[in-house]
Amino acid sequence: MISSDELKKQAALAALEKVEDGMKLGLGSGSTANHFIRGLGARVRDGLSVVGVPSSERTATLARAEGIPLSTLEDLPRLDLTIDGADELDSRLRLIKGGGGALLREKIVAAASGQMIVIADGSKLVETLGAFPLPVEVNHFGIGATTAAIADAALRLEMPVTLTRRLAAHGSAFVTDGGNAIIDASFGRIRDPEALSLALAAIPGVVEHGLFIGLASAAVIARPEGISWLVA
Ligand SMILES: O=C[C@H](O)[C@H](O)[C@H](O)COP(=O)(O)O
Repeated sequence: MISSDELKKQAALAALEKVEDGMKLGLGSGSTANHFIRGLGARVRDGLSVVGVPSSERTATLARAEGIPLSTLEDLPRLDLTIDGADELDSRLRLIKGGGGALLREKIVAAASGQMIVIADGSKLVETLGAFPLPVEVNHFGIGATTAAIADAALRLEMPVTLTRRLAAHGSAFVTDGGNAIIDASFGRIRDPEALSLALAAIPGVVEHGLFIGLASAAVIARPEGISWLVA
């Protein structure tokens, strides 16, 4: 029996083969992206020349420990390729991300990249997005009003919704790298991710949400039977 962590590693290593010398890379966040970063570190130590822009403080720490040269979007506003995990993806390469709270920087990094490859074990590929609650990053100011506005948007879209403010492991409010809060929004099956994306983005107080639409160019999915690629 292959563990889901082993499958994540297989997906990460398959994507690593797409990395070429000289590339400017966006480095994703999460356990699957960590496998990629460790694999990339090994290749850098073997002489590969790349520079990475990390999408979270945790990723930056791991990438530094792996000896991967790092930069920022201020110095490198255009990247060649981002490799990142996802909490869910569908066959049209629409994603839910942000389970680890890194969605804002991940989306900025992905949008600055010519290509984004999603790496995932087979359990992440779903027919309809929404079993995984959608992370919505919100400013602390007016969080009650912002939460009510998210509920109103769901009502207008005729979607049920349960909103939960994310807590950190020790019970205090979760705070993102950008200093914001996360509201996890369970909408049930998201039949129209584009409409939901637009509705959430229009709410003052919503800094970003975890629907990534039109950003991924390919996904590598690892299942016990083998690796498969989805291409946009
Ligand atoms: O904020 C976290 C990121 O969006 C992750 O890429 C996502 O949660 C997937 O994480 P994992 O690879 O650990 O399943």
